[in-house]
Amino acid sequence: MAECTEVAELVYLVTGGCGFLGEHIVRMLLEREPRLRELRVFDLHLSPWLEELKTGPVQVTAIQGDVTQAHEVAAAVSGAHVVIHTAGLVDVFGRVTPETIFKVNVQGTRNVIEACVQMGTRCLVYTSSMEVVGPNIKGQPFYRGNENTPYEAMHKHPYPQSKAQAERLVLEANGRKVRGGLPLVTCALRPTGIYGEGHQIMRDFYRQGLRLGGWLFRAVPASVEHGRVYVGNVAWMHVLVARELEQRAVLMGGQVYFCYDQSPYKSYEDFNMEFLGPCGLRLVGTRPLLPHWLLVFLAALNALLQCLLRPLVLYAPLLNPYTLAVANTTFTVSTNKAQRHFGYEPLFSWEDSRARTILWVQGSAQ
Ligand SMILES: NC(=O)c1ccc[n+]([C@@H]2O[C@H](COP(=O)([O-])OP(=O)(O)OC[C@H]3O[C@@H](n4cnc5c(N)ncnc54)[C@H](O)[C@@H]3O)[C@@H](O)[C@H]2O)c1
Ligand SMILES: CC(C)CCC[C@@H](C)[C@H]1CC[C@H]2[C@@H]3[C@H](O)C=C4C[C@@H](O)CC[C@]4(C)[C@H]3CC[C@]12C
Repeated sequence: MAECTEVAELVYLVTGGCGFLGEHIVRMLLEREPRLRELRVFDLHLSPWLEELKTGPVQVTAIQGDVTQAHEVAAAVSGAHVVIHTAGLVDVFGRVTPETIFKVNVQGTRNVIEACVQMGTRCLVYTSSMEVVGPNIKGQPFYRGNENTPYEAMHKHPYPQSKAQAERLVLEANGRKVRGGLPLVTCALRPTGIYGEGHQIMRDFYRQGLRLGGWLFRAVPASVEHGRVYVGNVAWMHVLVARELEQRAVLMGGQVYFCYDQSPYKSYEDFNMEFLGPCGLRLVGTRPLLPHWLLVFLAALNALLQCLLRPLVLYAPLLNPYTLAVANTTFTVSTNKAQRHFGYEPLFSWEDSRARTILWVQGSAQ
């Protein structure tokens, strides 16, 4: 049976370890978790950069697998002390069906929990999302709230619905007896919109701006605040939680933590301009170029076209009623729960996070 503290050398498993956030968690663990003996990276699609990590002192084991396949998950979890479950389908554009989103995000998470129980793994860290809370479909602002701020969470879209269900499963599993009789300790991290090296949507905006001659057009009011957090700090929070979870099981078990750092409170577009501006793009307009009703109409039209065209072609533009609502509703966090519970301080300052992201955007023009 595997226990977190009583062995000097630990085995970690990161599901979704080849994704945007997963890669940062994997690299951060290798840099900053000295007790690591083996790091298992489990993903549907293995990335070539994993090869270069295999030459270091920690054994890096790449496992091509699918979280929806219980036996594959169980085999990967067997003998692991800590599981960081980051794999998920992040789709708010209608690229995949709701059934697939639920299968990966909810059934996949169920499989991870059951594998921990069967295999005697005691520590499970789940990457949840701010969207488990909101923004809700009424468009009510969540202004610099914390983990205890009351908010009417109402989910209609499959992505937030699936993340909320999966998070609930993880939190309810806290305290379940794993093989050997000891209790499972779980907790969930809720990042706001993550940015940084590898952020695909940022790259898409950059390329679109270049195609438009260096101009981007404001779509949401500058007064709407959208929470953002640097990927390196989100990864660091995962490393710290994983390290402290067993020792501080009473305090941390079954808890949720928003991911936060010193990134400024801005609108989605103004925040992106912190990186795209130094790369030569300009955001046109101090106010949205199109009236809100027209954006609502275009978003609805996109949704209709997506439905009509589905049998022929996948039409999945960035603008749809859901993404418009998310971008148009203030949702920001202000909390120190992670600092109080496990001593988290951001590893990267805002200046550092910004500089690293700009460098990456500049190199991602092709
Ligand atoms: N990107 C954000 O802004 C953001 C914000 C909050 C929470 N999150 C959460 O963070 C996690 C990672 O998100 P990301 O932005 O890195 O997404 P991503 O798509 O870059 O990474 C997800 C990874 O999971 C893998 N995966 C997908 N389906 C799988 C399956 N069936 N089996 C095994 N692996 C599978 C993918 O191959 C990918 O490598 C997700 O759980 C997401 O909900 C992301
Ligand atoms: C008005 C439109 C043209 C603007 C489109 C921007 C839109 C694609 C952006 C805005 C906000 C973004 C989401 C937000 O940062 C937080 C999350 C949570 C995370 O769990 C998954 C990603 C997601 C949904 C971002 C997706 C892209 C959004 C909607």
